[in-house]
Amino acid sequence: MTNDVLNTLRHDINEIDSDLLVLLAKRRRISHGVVEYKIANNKPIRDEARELALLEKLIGYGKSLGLDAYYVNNVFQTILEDSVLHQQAMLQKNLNPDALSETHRVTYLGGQGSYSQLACHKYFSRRPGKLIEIGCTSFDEITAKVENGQADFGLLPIENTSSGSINEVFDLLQHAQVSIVGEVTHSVEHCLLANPGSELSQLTKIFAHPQPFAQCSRFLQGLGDLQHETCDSTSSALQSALSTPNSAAIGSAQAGKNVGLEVIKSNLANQSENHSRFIVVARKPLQVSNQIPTKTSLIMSTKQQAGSLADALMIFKQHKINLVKLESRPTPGNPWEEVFYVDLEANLADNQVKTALEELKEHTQYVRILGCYQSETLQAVSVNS
Ligand SMILES: C=C(O[C@@H]1C=C(C(=O)O)C=C[C@H]1O)C(=O)O
Repeated sequence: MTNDVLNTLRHDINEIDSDLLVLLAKRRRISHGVVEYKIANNKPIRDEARELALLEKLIGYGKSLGLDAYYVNNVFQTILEDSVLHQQAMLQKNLNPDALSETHRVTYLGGQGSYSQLACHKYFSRRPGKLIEIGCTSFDEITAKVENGQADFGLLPIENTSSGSINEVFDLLQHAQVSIVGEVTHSVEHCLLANPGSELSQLTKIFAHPQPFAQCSRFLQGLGDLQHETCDSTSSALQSALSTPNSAAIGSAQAGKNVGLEVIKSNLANQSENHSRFIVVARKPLQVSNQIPTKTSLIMSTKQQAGSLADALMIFKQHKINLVKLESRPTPGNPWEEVFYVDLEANLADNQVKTALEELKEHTQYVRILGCYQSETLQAVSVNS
């Protein structure tokens, strides 16, 4: 095959890809129209039966075109997730027009290329407006700037599929005067990044934030006794790697490219599916529509007697409220007393939930609602193909 033939084929592929993007943008615009119908008719945004019928039809049609079911399913699950999350964000904006203004001042950890920045871009890509990014060097700074009005929102990583819960953030939530108003999950693909021409065998030092170190512990053990230097954020790790000979940083391929570092090894995380969940905090709570899947987060401390945690949790069972997370942390100042963090699939505006939370007070010493927010961890419909 000549170069000319290759160029022609690539030109054709480019055109098809552009056409696909035009169609995807058109599909998204049309699905925005569906939100108006759902608002006017008080219908849930998500329609799983419609999604299932759509996927089955597309998989069947795909087969007739020689495209396998797995491929078609994956492509369209991504499209559906985008469509549903966009519609949910539009509904929320409609319900909270003043709180979700045209400018979003957002604090997050690190600067250019930090995983928090990528998650921030993902979250606000569905919430049109001017984004003013405020990179911070600690979780405390992130919430302090929200508390004192220098920022409208703050983004905090709360858990990761490889390293588990981020305790520092759970502890911060015990006293920060902020409300959880949203969440976003982001897939984190850790790479070893170094100055161009570097080789793995020449490295003597690795820079990273403690989280990437924890999430890539197995890979790092295999490298032997290289020096590990912890940094405030992935962005500062990248800067240190840039200026230190024979060193590397752990970060995303894109972040490395932005600052001129090359990927010398990819897929470093202990789990191949390495995702982080971030919470979005604001000074005041937002209302959440009953037309979208909702989470409520709270902290509670139970009475110091046998069975008190079980009694408290039974209330959720009795009111048919699904508990999706339970985490315990020591109470500051009372070393052997625990405070429990609970995530519920629940909307505070729901009477059943209000009653359950009233009953919970009777079985606990202390309850504080951390926030009620739109759930962005969508369960994909499953198709039998
Ligand atoms: C667009 C709609 O809303 C949601 C998104 C869908 C889509 O993008 O195709 C399908 C079903 C709903 O979960 C709809 O109900 O048709």
